[in-house]
Amino acid sequence: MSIRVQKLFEAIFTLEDMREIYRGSVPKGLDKSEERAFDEKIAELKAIISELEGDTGTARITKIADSIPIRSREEDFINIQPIQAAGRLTPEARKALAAYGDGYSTCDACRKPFRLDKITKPGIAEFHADLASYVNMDVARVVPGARRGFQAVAQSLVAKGDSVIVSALAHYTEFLAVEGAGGVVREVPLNEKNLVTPEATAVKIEDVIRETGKTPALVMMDHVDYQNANVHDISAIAKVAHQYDIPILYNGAYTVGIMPVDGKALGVDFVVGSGHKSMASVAPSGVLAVSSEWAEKVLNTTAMTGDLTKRKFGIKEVQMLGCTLMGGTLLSMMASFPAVKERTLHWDDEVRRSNYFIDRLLSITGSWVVSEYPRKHTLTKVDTTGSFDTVAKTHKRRGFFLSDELSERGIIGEFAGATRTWKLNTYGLSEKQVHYLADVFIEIAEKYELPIAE
Ligand SMILES: Cc1ncc(COP(=O)(O)O)c(C=O)c1O
Repeated sequence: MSIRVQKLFEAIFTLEDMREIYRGSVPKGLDKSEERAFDEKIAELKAIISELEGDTGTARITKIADSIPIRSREEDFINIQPIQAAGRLTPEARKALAAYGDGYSTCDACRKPFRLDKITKPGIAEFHADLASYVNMDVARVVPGARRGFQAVAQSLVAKGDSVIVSALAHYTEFLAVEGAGGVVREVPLNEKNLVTPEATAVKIEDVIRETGKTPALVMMDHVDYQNANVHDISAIAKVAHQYDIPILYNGAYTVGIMPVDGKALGVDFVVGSGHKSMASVAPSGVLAVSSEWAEKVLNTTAMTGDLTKRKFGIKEVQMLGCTLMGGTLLSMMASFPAVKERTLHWDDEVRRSNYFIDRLLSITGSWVVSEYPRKHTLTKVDTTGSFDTVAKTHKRRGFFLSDELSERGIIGEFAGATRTWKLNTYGLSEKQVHYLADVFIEIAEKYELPIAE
């Protein structure tokens, strides 16, 4: 089924909507095969509608949900969407999601001491230990997204008015986590290569101390930034932070789950990862791993007592609000974890394929790479203003022409119409797919007679 028809049906959620479509005529702008697909679907829907007459609401919704086609983007297309690549679910995660979709299904066998990371059936406790060792830290907790990891650390370490050192390319969620704790971010400027250096970090810390009379409470640093996906020297930056006795949080949203991360070797105090960005897991999910030195402070258990009832909830951790991921999110993480661990071992191949593609793109005169080059990551910012965008100027589809040409050849994921300076990600593509992807760009360049270097 074509994307347009699929999109149309994905938009169907109520019986009333279906009735509208059933009554209405075939939408405009479909080609013959799409019209046929539309008619077939309408026939299916008609059958469902007649079967549903008199059903209860729940049964109706379930059946309607059944009638919605499964999204088959990765099966049918090469998807170069920049931020989704490493978050796509494994088949195991899809199964786990179906089996554990009920929110509290994780709690079926929750026994004393009544906390998520202590549950042994399914093996959630073991998974927590595995997660900690995967990033070589002492303790780990699952969290609803990397941002909640930032938040837990900021709330524990940052007091009102405290400064927190971040990169000039820090993700906005780091800003919000600091703001929520009452702190103030101070950004380390980038060098001419768009990198954060240990020297610039030291200068910023000195500036803050001079201006405020107080040492910053925390350094938060992205190993791979979201803008250019450049790789910053975290271990050198961690050394600087520790020279000033400042703990450092490693933001591994673009690393944990795709490349080896060794928190102890990097010398960081906290490692944060994103499940839905890089660990083939359902959103919102992520991991916060902590060194034993900080575990007690960040994972403190509640001391609160009810004033009337004197109730206590002893083992519940304050920053985790007791328990975090339940049901499908956590189980999807667990189900993908063996594949995630295995794929981490092949990061070098991913980077090699990324460079193969970028080299071929660069052979189209006027294209260049905004990110550091050669690439050390699969996410890359490219600039095709001087190549493909020269065609857009005169093409009747203007800036959309490149997306049209790509999707005709089975490539999707770029933001249609926004392909001057843009990001793409080759993560997870096979050797054959990356070769095909590069061939497609060359083929389009040839079609429009753009100069290509040998
Ligand atoms: C560098 C970086 N850090 C953190 C985040 C937030 O991650 P999450 O969505 O898991 O909270 C993102 C997500 O876009 C990101 O790109």
